[in-house]
Amino acid sequence: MRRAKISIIGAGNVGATCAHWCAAAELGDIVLLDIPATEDMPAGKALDLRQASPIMGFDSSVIGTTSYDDTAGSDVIVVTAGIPRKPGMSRDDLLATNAKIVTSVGEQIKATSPDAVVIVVSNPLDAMVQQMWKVTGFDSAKVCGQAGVLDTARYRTFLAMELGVSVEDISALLMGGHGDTMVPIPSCTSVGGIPITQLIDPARLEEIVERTRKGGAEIVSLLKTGSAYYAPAAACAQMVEAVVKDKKRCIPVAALCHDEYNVGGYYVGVPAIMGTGGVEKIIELSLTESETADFQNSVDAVKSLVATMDELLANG
Ligand SMILES: NC(=O)c1ccc[n+]([C@@H]2O[C@H](COP(=O)([O-])OP(=O)(O)OC[C@H]3O[C@@H](n4cnc5c(N)ncnc54)[C@H](O)[C@@H]3O)[C@@H](O)[C@H]2O)c1
Ligand SMILES: O=C(O)C[C@H](O)C(=O)O
Repeated sequence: MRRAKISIIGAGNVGATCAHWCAAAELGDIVLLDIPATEDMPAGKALDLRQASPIMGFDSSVIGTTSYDDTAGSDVIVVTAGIPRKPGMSRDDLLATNAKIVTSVGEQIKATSPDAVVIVVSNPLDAMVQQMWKVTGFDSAKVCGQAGVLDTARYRTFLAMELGVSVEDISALLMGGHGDTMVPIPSCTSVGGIPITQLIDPARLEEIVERTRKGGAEIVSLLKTGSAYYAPAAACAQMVEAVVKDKKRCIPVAALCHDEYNVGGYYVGVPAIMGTGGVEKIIELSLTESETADFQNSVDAVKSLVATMDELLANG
């Protein structure tokens, strides 16, 4: 049986770090691709990573390239191509540049890896994954976005820091778009099975949620030259693992929702089962009145961004 073929488009901070996590976990053979203008950079990073294999004990092959021919027939593709934000910018400020990049990447993926599960990471996430789905024309189950695993990991980290407990004992769910409007679901957040509302008072919980919502900006303001990559890349690797090992992970994913939650044909963060087929099932929870209103608000923000993107792309 052959190993899974995992291609990562964009060999920058998130892409190269994702290659690192995937190789170390021996999830498959990895192809790291960047634009020709970066010359031999992807080959250099790939060779460097491969030379870590005798020390770390993995047999995954890692190659770097600027040609989509090397990615042909991929089982999973992680798309990290695009510019990151800098202090003072919002993710939405990346829309015009990254929509064009994601469009060109999608065209290449469609031509070379028609059966791949595509995990989009480029920002603004929900609009970029919508565009990837439109350009590839793939079954929507095969095109999804990474944001919720990262946002939930941040939330779990902050809750563990607050309570002085293991992160492993915290289970949590955030829904909606990857942005300031993300929606916490307290009824799905617990510590060792104990509802979070019994451990933290509502005002303090709201402060932790607010820090989570602004989690990306907090890292940007510390790094100053770009945005987070260790945790985002680990989140992508978890989704890759779900596909290549058919794990049936129940995780928050940016998935195309039609009737689900009355979204009406947009990508937005929802709990889903992820396996070899990609997003195999979207889970519909019954939300409270205020959660429904907050989720709708988040969906409206995504819809308006997609409309702006479509207008920008139509006008060249
Ligand atoms: N969804 C999330 O949770 C999440 C988390 C972190 C970062 N991001 C986003 O991921 C993207 C990448 O972030 P980063 O920190 O790795 O940036 P980076 O600048 O380090 O790397 C981006 C890479 O993409 C490459 N690239 C540009 N155009 C390309 C194209 N057409 N084809 C192939 N490669 C191309 C660049 O040359 C660069 O090497 C950004 O848009 C960022 O906002 C999203
Ligand atoms: O904040 C960013 O711009 C990158 C990413 O979306 C994140 O949440 O870290």
